[in-house]
Amino acid sequence: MNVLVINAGSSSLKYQLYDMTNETVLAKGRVERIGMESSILTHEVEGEPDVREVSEILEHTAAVRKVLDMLTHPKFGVLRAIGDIQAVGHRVVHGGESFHESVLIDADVKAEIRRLFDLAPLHNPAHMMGILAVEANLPDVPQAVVFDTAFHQTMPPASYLYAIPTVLYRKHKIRRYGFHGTSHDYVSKQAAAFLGKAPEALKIVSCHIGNGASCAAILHGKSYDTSMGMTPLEGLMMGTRSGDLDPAIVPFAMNKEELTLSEVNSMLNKHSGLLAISGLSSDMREVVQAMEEGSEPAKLAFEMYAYRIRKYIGAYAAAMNGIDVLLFTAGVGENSVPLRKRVCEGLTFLGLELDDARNEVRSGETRRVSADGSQVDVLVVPTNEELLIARDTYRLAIGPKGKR
Ligand SMILES: Nc1ncnc2c1ncn2[C@@H]1O[C@H](COP(=O)(O)OP(=O)(O)O)[C@@H](O)[C@H]1O
Ligand SMILES: CC(=O)OP(=O)(O)O
Ligand SMILES: [Mg+2]
Repeated sequence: MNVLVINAGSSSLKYQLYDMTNETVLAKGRVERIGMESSILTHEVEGEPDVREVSEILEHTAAVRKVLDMLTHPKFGVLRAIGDIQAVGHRVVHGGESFHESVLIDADVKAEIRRLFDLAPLHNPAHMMGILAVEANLPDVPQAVVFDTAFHQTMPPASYLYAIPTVLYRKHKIRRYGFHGTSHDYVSKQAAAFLGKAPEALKIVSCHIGNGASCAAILHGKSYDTSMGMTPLEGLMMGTRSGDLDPAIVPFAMNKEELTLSEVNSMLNKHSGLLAISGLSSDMREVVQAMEEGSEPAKLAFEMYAYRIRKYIGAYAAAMNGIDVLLFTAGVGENSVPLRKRVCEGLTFLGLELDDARNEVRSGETRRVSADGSQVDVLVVPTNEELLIARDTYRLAIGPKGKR
């Protein structure tokens, strides 16, 4: 029972092939620079050297074809034939208000994803290209979509509405949707299992700190609030995204700097955050290294980044009238010892105490980094969005619920 998971971006396509009988990854990889000169395919099989191929891959259909060729390659492949793929699951960032859970793809679902292009112009059109490319290459294989927004559909209106004229919500669906839901869902359940408790018994603040970053208040197993908004720009400071700012800055800067809408969008999404303040890099590893070498802008960038996370944790502890678990996940959250330390240093008023030695342990497992006497369990939980997508796809396409 093999499920292929696809995360399609505008010029890239990441994939993982799962054997769902034991939830193991048979192969994974990515195609980068689709539509540009010299596209790169990197293909990994556990225990084998990575395969890297440079060729010209002009669009997503060809990229999927290339992935299928690699998966069935006599030397590097793991499948006898593409017929051994039973289902395909896609990450879709924006599901709007229509999707509260993962669904199998049909004409209506595709139409709805298209309707949401406006709300996620960077993400949804690329996902649609991935869906159509799989359809062209594997016309008889069921496909499912798993939405970043679905987990957050439990937020109450007081969390998801903006205090602007309600006509904007009624007419244009302007509201908070939240993202990284697949990750927040997965890691919060992993955290509860690690603690031997039911998710319904816990107040969790989940910090998904990767390239994109968001915090979520997860009250009794359900998303109650989250820092990303109508788009993945709001909330925390990120690698290249500004996060929260006074909305009046947008027209003011446009006016003063004579910026167009697309320029101001690009400034806030691609030229802000860690990159802008450090003047150096959007990568936390490089910022920390520069800080340790004495760079003042890098130090300020690090401080601002940690401070924003700490403010959200405090806000969400207040939102839920308490906090039992604080968890860190994703690239920075799982790996940056100094970032976790700096965030937690200001949270002792919650009875939260980090254990420095535990915080320094590196492992790919869920682990506790708080001290034994801490009133809040602080955990590092590796995320696995692909596994959750594979599970949902398997359940919908092959399991008893959605057999075609
Ligand atoms: N050892 C590390 N220390 C600090 N930051 C790290 C480390 N490893 C990875 N990162 C950060 O993780 C980020 C990527 O996170 P990830 O969750 O993979 O993001 P995305 O899925 O959004 O691309 C990188 O930009 C990098 O800053
Ligand atoms: C929604 C989002 O920000 O995704 P990513 O972290 O993959 O950029
Ligand atoms: Mg990510």
